[in-house]
Amino acid sequence: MESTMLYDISPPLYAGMPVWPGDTALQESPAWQLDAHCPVNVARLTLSPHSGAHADAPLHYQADGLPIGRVDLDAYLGPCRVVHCLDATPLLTLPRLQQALASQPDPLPPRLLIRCYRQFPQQWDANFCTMDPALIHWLGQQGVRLIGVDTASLDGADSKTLDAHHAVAQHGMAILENLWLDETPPGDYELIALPLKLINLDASPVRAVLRTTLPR
Ligand SMILES: Nc1ccccc1C(=O)C[C@H](N)C(=O)O
Ligand SMILES: [Zn+2]
Ligand SMILES: [Zn+2]
Repeated sequence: MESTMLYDISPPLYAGMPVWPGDTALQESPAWQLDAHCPVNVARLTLSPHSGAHADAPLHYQADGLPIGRVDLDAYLGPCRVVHCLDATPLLTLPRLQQALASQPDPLPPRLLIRCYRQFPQQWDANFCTMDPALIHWLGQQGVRLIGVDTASLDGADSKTLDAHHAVAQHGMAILENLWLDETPPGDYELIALPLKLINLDASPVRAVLRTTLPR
């Protein structure tokens, strides 16, 4: 009988949490309040779809791209590898990623999560590590179908060309951003990180978790 261990790789969502400059700050307010006349508490939530751990839709970086509610779900569920590439800011290059992967067995699973932060930031960090498009192209050629990062974006905060996102689009890969990987060792897991069926939007929050099977 095998037991499984669950890693929650989703940062907390709360009013006042850091968000991308100029984007919608997360707001919580009571829509209904439990009292003598109302049997329940029901909140009202306003947030950017890029809040916390989230999946980008192709629509986010392609005018004719699919919205998140219409993408195939199989990229967001299944065998996955976590790799640590710490202190690589401002750019994670392909040789640095390959060096980090060298200690892990072939073949590369179809999903790769990259940890860049030693500690996930508690405030907005404009200088997060970005992904070299050459790395995205190599992963696409290896058959990787999803790339996840613990940073706010694959491209820099001031990028106007979104070269890493467009490299992802060329390979039809899926994207997860703002993952919380501080306590996740490098290795192979099962990823579960399904986007909501937001039929028209450019991204969706996900509750991202990793599951590993431990021999009893
Ligand atoms: N909230 C935003 C508002 C405007 C521009 C970018 C963002 C982002 O969050 C970056 C996004 N996560 C990305 O996919 O690169
Ligand atoms: Zn995003
Ligand atoms: Zn993105």
